[in-house]
Amino acid sequence: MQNILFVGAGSMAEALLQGWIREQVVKPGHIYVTNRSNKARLTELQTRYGVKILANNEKIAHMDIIVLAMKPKDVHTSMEQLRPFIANNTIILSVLAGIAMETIQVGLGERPIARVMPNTSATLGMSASGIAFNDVMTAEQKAFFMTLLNAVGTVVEVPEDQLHAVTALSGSGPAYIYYVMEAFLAAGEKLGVEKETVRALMTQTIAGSAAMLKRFDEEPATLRKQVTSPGGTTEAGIRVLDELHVKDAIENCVMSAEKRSRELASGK
Ligand SMILES: NC(=O)C1=CN([C@@H]2O[C@H](COP(=O)(O)OP(=O)(O)OC[C@H]3O[C@@H](n4cnc5c(N)ncnc54)[C@H](OP(=O)(O)O)[C@@H]3O)[C@@H](O)[C@H]2O)C=CC1
Ligand SMILES: O=C(O)[C@@H]1CCC=N1
Repeated sequence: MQNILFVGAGSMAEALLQGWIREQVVKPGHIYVTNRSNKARLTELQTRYGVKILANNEKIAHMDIIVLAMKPKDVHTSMEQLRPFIANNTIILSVLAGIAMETIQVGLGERPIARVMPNTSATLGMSASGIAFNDVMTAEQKAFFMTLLNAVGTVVEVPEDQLHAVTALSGSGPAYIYYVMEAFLAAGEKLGVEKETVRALMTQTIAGSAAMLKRFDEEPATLRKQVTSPGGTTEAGIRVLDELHVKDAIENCVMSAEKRSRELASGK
């Protein structure tokens, strides 16, 4: 089995490694974690999942796969730290928003690189991930990465440039849905409904709507029409969303996130 090192032991690293362990695609004893300074976090992951803490930099040479899972601003420092130790045949899996495979190749030398954009729902095996591979990745290596990402949800291969859009849509997407949920909770409070009641009703409503979209090959607008009785409550609600240009706001939100991903690529 392959040895996998997570460089960066934050929320994305935890979401992925716990999914891989749960789905038994990687054994905990083959997963190593390291970060910049937070040793307590490494011990926490070790205790929780049975993964190993990288004992010293010499061990880096024994890794088959290195997952870059630090913040994009920290990648250059991290690559400088890895460079003296990394073996020629080590493969890179990057989860960094915005950072091009070309940048990683410059930092760590030519080698197979996969760049993935998962989301935090990987924790429950429900990530929506986009993935791109560089030219030197073999079909067998690609298949292995597809297995890893399928273990934590669904994965779609896209051209690398589209990962900016994937980041803006499904990478950041959970935050948009949580934002909407915050608004439902605030509205529920104003209407005097218990927070837990609103939470129970609206989480099921979001899950049910997503399931309907997945199950039926209908446009969202068609499914929306089925809810909207003429002269009824939904129509009254949607009228306000239209008056406030909420569709434009969401479109602009995604465009802005995509732009930010491109900025991260250029080091801004
Ligand atoms: N969170 C999300 O929803 C998603 C995040 N991503 C991407 O995942 C990456 C990680 O995000 P997230 O998990 O949220 O970040 P976190 O802030 O939770 O974790 C970042 C980790 O990187 C470590 N780190 C920083 N510098 C170094 C270094 N030089 N060497 C080793 N480790 C280092 C930090 O260590 P320490 O704590 O010791 O400083 C910390 O453990 C980002 O690039 C992001 O773009 C992708 C998809 C979704
Ligand atoms: O906000 C970010 O930059 C990262 C990438 C996608 C989700 N979180």
